[in-house]
Amino acid sequence: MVFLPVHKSHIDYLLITLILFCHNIKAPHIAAGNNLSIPILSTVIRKLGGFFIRRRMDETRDGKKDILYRCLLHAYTEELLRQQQFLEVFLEGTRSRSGKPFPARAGMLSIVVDTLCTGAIGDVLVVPVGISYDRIIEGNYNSEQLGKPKKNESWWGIACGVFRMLRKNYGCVRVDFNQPFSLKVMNRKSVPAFY
Ligand SMILES: CCCCCCCCCCCCCCCC(=O)SCCNC(=O)CCNC(=O)[C@H](O)C(C)(C)COP(=O)(O)OP(=O)(O)OC[C@H]1O[C@@H](n2cnc3c(N)ncnc32)[C@H](O)[C@@H]1OP(=O)(O)O
Ligand SMILES: O=P(O)(O)OC[C@H](O)CO
Repeated sequence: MVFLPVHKSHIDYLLITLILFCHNIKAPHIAAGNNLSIPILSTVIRKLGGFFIRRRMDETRDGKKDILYRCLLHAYTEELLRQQQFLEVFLEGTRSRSGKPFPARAGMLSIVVDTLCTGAIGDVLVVPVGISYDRIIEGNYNSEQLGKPKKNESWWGIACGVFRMLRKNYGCVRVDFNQPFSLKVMNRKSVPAFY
């Protein structure tokens, strides 16, 4: 299964894993941006199912494709799927600053589709996940929307977030796990007949 949640808050991935755990569903492996690779936290994230990926496929200075990284990411993702591990990918690749979903970035999803098309796996069930908060713990992103640079994740930021969460009532959150659909069936329908 591949969970495709919307991304509004750092609480998203905590909630999804917690809900699945509470329903005796194995926790997914989550594609985490390497901006979260903070000392100690990165070890906790890995132990809780996260694996770090770059925020962009190619970080080479000369603008060339980083074939090695692409192959490694592809091989790692394919192995997870072969082992029938669950995957969780935030297609937007970032938290929505306006509440509206960002356009999807399909790199990870293209690896899942390639893995299916090459026959390495029989099928993949895709589970879109909707998440709606009364209020998100991050408050608002006004400063970033006014052009101020984002503050990088840090232990201090995490501590402030936890302190905010304990001090205020952020209302309710609704998590909708949509009907899983077969990627194989969808592929068959979407690939033109003459293929
Ligand atoms: C309470 C107890 C519970 C505790 C529980 C704790 C859990 C503890 C875990 C923490 C977990 C944190 C998780 C946080 C959440 C994030 O960190 S979200 C941020 C990280 N995730 C993502 O970014 C996923 C979405 N992004 C992607 O998939 C992006 O594609 C990538 C992989 C980052 C690459 O981005 P990019 O460099 O912009 O490249 P992009 O143009 O998207 O595509 C790259 C390649 O993909 C392929 N591709 C792209 N689009 C297409 C397409 N439409 N068709 C075919 N091929 C395509 C192409 O090969 C393309 O290469 P080119 O042909 O352009 O050369
Ligand atoms: O781009 P950001 O600041 O929303 O960061 C996304 C993180 O990788 C995890 O939510």
